[in-house]
Amino acid sequence: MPSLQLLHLTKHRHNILASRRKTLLFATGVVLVGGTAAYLRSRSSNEKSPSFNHYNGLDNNDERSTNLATEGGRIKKSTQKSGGLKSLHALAAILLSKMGNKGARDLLSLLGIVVLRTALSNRLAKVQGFLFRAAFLRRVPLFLRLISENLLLCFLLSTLHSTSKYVTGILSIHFRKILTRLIHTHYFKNMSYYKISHVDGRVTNPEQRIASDIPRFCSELSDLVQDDLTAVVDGLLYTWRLCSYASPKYVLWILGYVAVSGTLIRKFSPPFGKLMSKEQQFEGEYRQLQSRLRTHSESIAFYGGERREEFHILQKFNTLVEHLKIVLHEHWWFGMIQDFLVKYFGATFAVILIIEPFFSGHLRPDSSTLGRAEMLSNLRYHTSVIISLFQSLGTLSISSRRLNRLSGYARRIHELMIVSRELSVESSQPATGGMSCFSEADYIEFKGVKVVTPSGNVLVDNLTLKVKPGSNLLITGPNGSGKSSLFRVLGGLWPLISGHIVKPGVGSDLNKEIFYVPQRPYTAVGTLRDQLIYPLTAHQEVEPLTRDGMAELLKNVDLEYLLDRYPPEKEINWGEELSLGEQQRLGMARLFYHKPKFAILDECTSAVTTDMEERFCSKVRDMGTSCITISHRPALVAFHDVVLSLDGEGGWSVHYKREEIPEGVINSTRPKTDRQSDAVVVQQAFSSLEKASSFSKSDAGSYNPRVIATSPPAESIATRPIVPQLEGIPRILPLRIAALIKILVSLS
Ligand SMILES: Nc1ncnc2c1ncn2[C@@H]1O[C@H](COP(=O)(O)OP(=O)(O)OP(=O)(O)O)[C@@H](O)[C@H]1O
Repeated sequence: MPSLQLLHLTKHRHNILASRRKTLLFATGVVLVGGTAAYLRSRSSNEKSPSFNHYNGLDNNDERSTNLATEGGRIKKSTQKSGGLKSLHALAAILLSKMGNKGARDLLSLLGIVVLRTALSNRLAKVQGFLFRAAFLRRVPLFLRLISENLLLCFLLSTLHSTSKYVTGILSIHFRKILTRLIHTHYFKNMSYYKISHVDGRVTNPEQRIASDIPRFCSELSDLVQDDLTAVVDGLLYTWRLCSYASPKYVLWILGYVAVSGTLIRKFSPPFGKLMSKEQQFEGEYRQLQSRLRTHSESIAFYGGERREEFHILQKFNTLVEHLKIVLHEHWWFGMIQDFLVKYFGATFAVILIIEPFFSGHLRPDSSTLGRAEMLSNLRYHTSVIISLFQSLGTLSISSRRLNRLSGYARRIHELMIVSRELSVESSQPATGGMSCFSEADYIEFKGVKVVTPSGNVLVDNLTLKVKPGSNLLITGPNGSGKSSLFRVLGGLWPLISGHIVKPGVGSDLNKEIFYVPQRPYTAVGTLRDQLIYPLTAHQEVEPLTRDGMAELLKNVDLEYLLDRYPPEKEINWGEELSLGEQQRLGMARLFYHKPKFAILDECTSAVTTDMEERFCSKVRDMGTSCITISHRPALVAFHDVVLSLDGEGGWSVHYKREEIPEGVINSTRPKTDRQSDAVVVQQAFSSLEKASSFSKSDAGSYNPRVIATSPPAESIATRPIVPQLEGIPRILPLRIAALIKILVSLS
């Protein structure tokens, strides 16, 4: 009966085993089919996915050109990979050359820690082998001594592990400092930060690249350096150990296995670098929309535009999420192959290599107790050596995948570096070549200057005009006619396509001689004093601005009350606390602090009262500063000697006030367009209602010089009481009212 039961049980176990094997086979089949399907799907989605095709900037061009050929996909992949690797190579060279003593010390410390850690790990493996032997032989004192050594080694290893992480972190920060400073050097030079986003267009989200890509790149790079250093040191030590106590054939087997699996992994590896680069781009775009919402939250709230904004932000978020899903999917199927080859199949292979010398090699034990105990000890140590060697060679073999991922960041960072370096180089030649485009004098002069937008529209053509110190220029023209753009070219923000510009302070900061007060007021975060001395910092001031000095400056623009309202040393977000008009006044007060030779007032008084505007113009003149004013307000004609009118299509005309009026210079002979008609309306608004007896030759110009000639001298306006409208100015006021009515009629 017992034998029958045994038979029955054996049969039962066979059945169970057979059914388990079937289940296992079935599960393997499902996983294989599922994995293959996932792989094929991911390949086809890579080819079809629209999100893969809206790379902008440099990548777009690459893609468009390479997609043409049937072999395009392969060529593209290799071009992108090599492009990313080139960038990685360039960044690594920069880091190495700029690492200095500190970086070299960190690297050497890391190497020292890694060597020590490997030596201690090796010792720990041996001690654990001895522990097995002592336990098998029941040698308690030896066992206790080995346990103590084991504990000590574990403590040292954990300390070293933590220290190596710390040094890696320090190295990462050091790399970050190098790259950030290098980019900043070019980014803040020659207004590259402006040109990148407003003129050039090759690089999107520079802030994302500086604030997010660089730290990630540095952190992953220093981790890679640490891991690969460890792998190399482990690999060398364990190869030597294995060769010394066993045979080199085990090393060759492991190398062979790792080489084959590494090649397979590389073959299947998705373009992780490209995916990473794109992920960062989408992250940047999404973050930019969020910060845009915060910046314009008040306007959006007034419009009630939150649905529209939410929709827009969600659209970007969904694009990002879709991309993240693709990335996750790629990681999933690839992880499956990689884990199988590196971990599980590798472990099975390792087990064969671990056991083999104990069956057939010279580690085969004899049958004595001591022999068995030795075998246990050797087995433990040999296992550790084989596993460590597998791990280290495995780590080295997947380095290419990590490098591939790193190259995604490297490509974005390097691109920004190249573009900002290019833009930071100050060109002394016009874009079309020819003579030097800027020269220095104590006046401003445009000679045959052409103003062209970054998208290629000609706004002003062949402008020739001189503004002497002491004279004041008013610039008029319809919206978008290029008034501000003229000063973008003067300030070097936009390139000078052709012509020559003479200005004071060439090669120095624009604001020293020519101070620009923009239409959109800018308030830096800081104290009230910081606002007044901007862009200087406290330690750049020649003479520190006192409280009385501040009061005087603020009095010029009726803002003295700010001194009572805000403690002098308190940092305020002025952009959020002050009204638009107050911010504009604060910007105007800065001008009185800097006392430049020329002040460019770009509709900087559009949000302040007319009275304030006129007092401001008068005070600036009294200070000895020449005003170049961009304005739509005809009342300001009184403060200027020359008026430049632009039509936005290249045409322009100049009118002088008190000198003998020369023939107007008009360079446009084209038929009148809607935009030029618009320009005429604006010019007429600045002139009287009478038909212009302009000196202009052009049909675009119709300025009435008599209006300028008969406008009251600025001094008389400056001395007027605070409510100038109530003060009768017999001739000019009706003209002004008429001009204003005309503007309103033309705008309605
Ligand atoms: N970064 C840019 N890229 C392309 N076009 C631009 C850029 N900046 C400005 N422009 C275009 O240049 C033209 C002139 O702009 P500008 O700011 O000089 O006008 P403006 O005469 O000062 O107008 P407004 O009276 O409204 O202030 C506009 O049509 C504008 O769209």
